[in-house]
Amino acid sequence: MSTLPTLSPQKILEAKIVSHCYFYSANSVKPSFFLPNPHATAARSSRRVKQLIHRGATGGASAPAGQPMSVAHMASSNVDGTDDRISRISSTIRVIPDFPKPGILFQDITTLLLDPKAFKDTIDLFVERYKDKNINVVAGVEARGFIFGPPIALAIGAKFVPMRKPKKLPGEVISEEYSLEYGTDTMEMHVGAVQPGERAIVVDDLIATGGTLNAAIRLLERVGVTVVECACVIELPELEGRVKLGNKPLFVLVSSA
Ligand SMILES: O=P(O)(O)OC[C@H]1O[C@H](OP(=O)(O)OP(=O)(O)O)[C@H](O)[C@@H]1O
Ligand SMILES: Nc1ncnc2[nH]cnc12
Repeated sequence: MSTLPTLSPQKILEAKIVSHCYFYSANSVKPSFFLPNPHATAARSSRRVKQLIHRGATGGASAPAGQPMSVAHMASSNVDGTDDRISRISSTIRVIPDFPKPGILFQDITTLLLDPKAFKDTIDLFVERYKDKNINVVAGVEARGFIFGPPIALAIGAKFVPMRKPKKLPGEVISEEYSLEYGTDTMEMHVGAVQPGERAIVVDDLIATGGTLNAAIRLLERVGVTVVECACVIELPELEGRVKLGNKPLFVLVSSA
């Protein structure tokens, strides 16, 4: 018998575009997350930002001590607010404390992939959103964007374009640097993979600080592609990654605020 590991404290975002207008609904949280959150009341200082990057993993979990994080985020959307696909997806995402380093609660989507219905529902929700939007390009960010992007691309009849870490793509590339918690990284895309005037979505599993998606948008826009929207399974809203996206729309399914 397979056992799904501890459920996450994530809040459910039965949403389409993540706007500034959230509303809340129920969420299921296991007792292991009825724990005090030592970061909950910290001020937002630049030092705090670094803490948050670690804590980003907590999903910004901020329940008062001893209380469950039991309120779900939802944004106004054209996903039916009672759509139980979202709560199922949320419940399959595992949170691993202190991975990859102390203080981080890692949002692990591999447990979502173990549940074929949750995985299919995840893809379906994205496909329902993008199938009639004349999208030519699904750009997926290495590595976890490679899991969700290709099935979306196939279903909507778009090409899949991998956005890779440095020195992985064999052909001529263009590159963009982006900020990480400490230092920078670089994202690359093959020259000729996309054409000016094409319409793209950028797909990843998660937005934290937004640096990764921002780099992907810059790469595509440099060559004249219109980035219609970014699409992620999970958002860590306290990290305010959406700010780095400017006015680019962001669509997420689950918010871990
Ligand atoms: O919004 P950001 O702060 O930029 O972080 C989000 C990115 O971080 C994770 O990838 P990671 O860099 O860990 O790479 P991996 O998928 O190869 O493990 C995640 O899959 C996103 O791509
Ligand atoms: N908390 C987190 N969990 C999983 N992937 C991440 N990427 C950045 N922050 C993350």
